[in-house]
Amino acid sequence: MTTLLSASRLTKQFTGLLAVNEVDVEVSAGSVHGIIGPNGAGKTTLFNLISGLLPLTSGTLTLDGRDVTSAPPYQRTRLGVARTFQNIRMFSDMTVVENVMTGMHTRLKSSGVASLLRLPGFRREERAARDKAMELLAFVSLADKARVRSGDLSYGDQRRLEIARALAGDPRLLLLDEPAAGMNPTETRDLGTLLRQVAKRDITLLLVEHNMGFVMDLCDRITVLNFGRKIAEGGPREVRDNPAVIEAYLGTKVAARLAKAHGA
Ligand SMILES: Nc1ncnc2c1ncn2[C@@H]1O[C@H](COP(=O)(O)OP(=O)(O)OP(=O)(O)O)[C@@H](O)[C@H]1O
Repeated sequence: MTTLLSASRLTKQFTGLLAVNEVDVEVSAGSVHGIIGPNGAGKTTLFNLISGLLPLTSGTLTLDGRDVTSAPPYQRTRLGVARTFQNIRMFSDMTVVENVMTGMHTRLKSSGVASLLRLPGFRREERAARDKAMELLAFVSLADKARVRSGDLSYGDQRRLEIARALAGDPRLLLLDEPAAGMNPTETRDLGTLLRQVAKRDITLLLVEHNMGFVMDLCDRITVLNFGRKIAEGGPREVRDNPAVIEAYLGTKVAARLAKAHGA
């Protein structure tokens, strides 16, 4: 398998705190890769380093062999990195379809003048963008809510909308920060089905998640952080049975429950 994202000795120091400490992560193209660990382990900080929201203290980051260590977020977006956030970020007063269209904004080619004057070229682009947004909404099962105000969607639907918007930029790598947080079991199961379909579109997924059943079902590979350091990595079973992971994060009861639910 080829490596899509390679993080080497990634480090982030906040005042008096090493939030991410020399972490190596290799994400294979086409895989679903999970990042787990206790609260404060550095998972979101790692995401922020990968998406470029935070500058690194040290380390290197390559995407498809290209050094993106110092690339600003918009360049990483152009190179195919998209993300969703732990706390949903969307334009609540816009309709669902408009929100998805904001995800492609950087790809519209017409000039500002063309858009102000609504020249034919701009109108064509806008129509194509709307068609693509509708296709994505159908993909995440929200087509019937395209004209609903986004803030009026249920929580689970807002999460699906976030994914559609992230997909609108045609990413190769999608970072999902706690996608199942706050979801009920049915919504969580549906989300798992949706993410498997996303993966089938040749989009590599990197996700942070606390719902261990969800992670174990979905991920090909899992990296475990504790106090900013990588303490384990491997397939779901390997990680679940790792004594260091059980001690730092899962606990014996959860590990046993997962073994029962997902095979010993
Ligand atoms: N901007 C910041 N400034 C200072 N400290 C920060 C900042 N962001 C995060 N931290 C600290 O860095 C550590 C790692 O936080 P981070 O949010 O990455 O953990 P996490 O593993 O995502 O936790 P959770 O599971 O609770 O979301 C924590 O101790 C946190 O308080």
